[in-house]
Amino acid sequence: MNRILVINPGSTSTKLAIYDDEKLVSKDTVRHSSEELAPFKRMAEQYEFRKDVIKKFLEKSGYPLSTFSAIVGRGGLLRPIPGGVYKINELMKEELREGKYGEHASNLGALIAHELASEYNIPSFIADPVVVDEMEDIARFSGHPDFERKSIFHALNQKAVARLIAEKMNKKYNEVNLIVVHMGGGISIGAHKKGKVVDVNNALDGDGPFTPERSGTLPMTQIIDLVYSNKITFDEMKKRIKGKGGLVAYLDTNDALEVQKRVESGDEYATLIYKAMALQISKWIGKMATALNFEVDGIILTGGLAYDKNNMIKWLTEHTQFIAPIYIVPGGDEEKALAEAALRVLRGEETPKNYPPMEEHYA
Ligand SMILES: Nc1ncnc2c1ncn2[C@@H]1O[C@H](COP(=O)(O)OP(=O)(O)OP(=O)(O)O)[C@@H](O)[C@H]1O
Ligand SMILES: CCCC(=O)O
Repeated sequence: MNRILVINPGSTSTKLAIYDDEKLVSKDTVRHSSEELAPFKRMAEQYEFRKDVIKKFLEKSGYPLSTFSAIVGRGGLLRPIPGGVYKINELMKEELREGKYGEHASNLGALIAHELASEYNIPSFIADPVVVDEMEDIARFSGHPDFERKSIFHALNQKAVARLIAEKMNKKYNEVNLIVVHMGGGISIGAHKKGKVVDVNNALDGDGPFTPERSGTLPMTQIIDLVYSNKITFDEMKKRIKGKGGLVAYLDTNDALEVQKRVESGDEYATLIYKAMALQISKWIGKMATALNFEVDGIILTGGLAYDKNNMIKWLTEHTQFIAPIYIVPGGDEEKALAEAALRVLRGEETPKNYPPMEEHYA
């Protein structure tokens, strides 16, 4: 029997799971409010805070670390790489610790997984990190040669739910065209064309709809004017895009459950904002339908916000149901996908890749 610890740090939560082979034996989602995360200026500063959350989970679940066969963490911001399972190595850790390719909670997944695994000399991996890059070249153009569009998205969950729904359609993932909409603290909308994510918004860096804690795409000239006015520091501006944008900026909370309560209590402003978010997400679904020439077999709504049937799902359905059938996978399946990835390696069914992979395109 292989026992796997899964560590999935998200922007507003830490999700943890223990699997004995395919069997889920323990899981928890610890939510982190914007106030709780506010004191941390850099992601690396959250290391001890998130590690404590994991240690408490292990204590509560009663499985000593010495009984695990492997630890798998959600992979963070690395260089653009193909999908798959990667061994955690020193270079990867260094880049994640420094935030060389950017700051995101998932940077901590590999770092913590490796530290805990080293104590007991067990292997540690990441799988399908947020930098999986399968974009078609035509989708990389931004509008100016100095700026390139980047593929940074919820690759792990997008691919896991896309495979799940393809299976439900009795098809293989590489036989269908799907639009996957992951709605968490960040929101990514990917065009999956026959098994490859050929276009997607950069969910981290001010590209896409606004989200519980991010601004998404903002009016460019207004940003330039603000930045050159000297009324805002570099860090404040970055925070407006990620951390203090979206619902946090408009409604002072990153918690969509709280927003739902306000909507249901008749708060008109909260309703308008939440509906505006649904409209922006829908417009991105339309964009990705265009990237797929409107040959779309299904639209998959997933992530925490996909639990909200009465509002978010209803509004997204109203805007986009004419494009393709809609499938809902609330929350998603990231922990299962990570555990399965580690199991494939432990069973010798997949060879973990070294980081960085050798392919010239990704070096
Ligand atoms: N049952 C629910 N109904 C409505 N909204 C929910 C529900 N559960 C969680 N959410 C909301 O979903 C959002 C978080 O989603 P999720 O847990 O997928 O994000 P995350 O893992 O923290 O971040 P990310 O997915 O961007 O890495 C929060 O705004 C949360 O309030
Ligand atoms: C970039 C994918 C992860 C996130 O948006 O939080």
